[in-house]
Amino acid sequence: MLKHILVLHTGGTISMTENADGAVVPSVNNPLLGVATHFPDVAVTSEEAFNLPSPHITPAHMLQLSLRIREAEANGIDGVVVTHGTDTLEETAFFLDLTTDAKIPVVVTGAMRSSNEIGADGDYNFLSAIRVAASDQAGGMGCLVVMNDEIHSARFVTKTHTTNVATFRTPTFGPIGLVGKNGVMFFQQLLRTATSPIDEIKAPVFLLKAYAGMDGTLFDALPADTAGLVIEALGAGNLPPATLPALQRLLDRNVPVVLVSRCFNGIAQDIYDYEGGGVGLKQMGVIFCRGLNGQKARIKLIVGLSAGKTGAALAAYVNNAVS
Ligand SMILES: NC(=O)C[C@H](N)C(=O)O
Repeated sequence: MLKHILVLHTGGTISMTENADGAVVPSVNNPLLGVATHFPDVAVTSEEAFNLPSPHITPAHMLQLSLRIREAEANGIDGVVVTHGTDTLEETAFFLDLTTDAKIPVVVTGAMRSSNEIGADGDYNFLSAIRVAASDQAGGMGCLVVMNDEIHSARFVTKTHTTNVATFRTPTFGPIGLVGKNGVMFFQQLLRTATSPIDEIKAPVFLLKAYAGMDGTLFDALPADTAGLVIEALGAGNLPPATLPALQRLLDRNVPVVLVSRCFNGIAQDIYDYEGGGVGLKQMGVIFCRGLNGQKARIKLIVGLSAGKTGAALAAYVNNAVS
């Protein structure tokens, strides 16, 4: 059966070119529009949503993509591919995971080398993403990230290397499938979470990283309209004691504060009962977010706030990576 796949291009290295000086620059004409998609059972429709380096992408752009995907599914499209810069790809992919209740496959891909560089990975990743989006098995699995022959869940995948083509990894859990010569293979499935199809963005939500000797200066510098804060805490979920008075001031202002670990692997938990330890932080009202990295927890807090969640409902939504 013929599958209709919608491709939404947003920019990034996958659609950039290297100039005569060796610098990588956005292209006037997206080279991906010229890539032949020779799959006999796939019809591709392409739209250039944006042509932006991914550091220019904001939650407002992510919302625009989410709304377009919801509209496309309602109009009978069979799968969606989003091409994106890799720097913030995991944030857009996770935003789409949280906000589209798609039964159809939604696949995000990018590249580490621009279109005219030796060993360019863009066309290959793009065609792999189309194969996954056209696969019968890929629907209803949440947003997927396809890069370098691997299929990752948007929830836990992260960019791990500045330049290597094998940059996208899923710490703790690993990829959920592979793209092979003979087809698409899935090996595991994540528990699905409830989605929040939001129509507006509540901001600003900030992200701070804890470090040895940190005090409350940065917490006190947050503006009066701060809607939320995510802290990448130390180890299992602890903070330096000198941050505590400023943290309390934020909580007294009813700013939701979410805690994750700055560690690459593992989950933040309230284990330590010393000054600044997780036990005391939880008692202060800090929300522990299990399993997400800082940038993903920030996206989740934005989506939760934008869906109108507050108090215990917001904490329950952000706290659990699987429900
Ligand atoms: N590989 C890439 O796509 C990186 C680029 N700076 C971007 O995110 O737009």
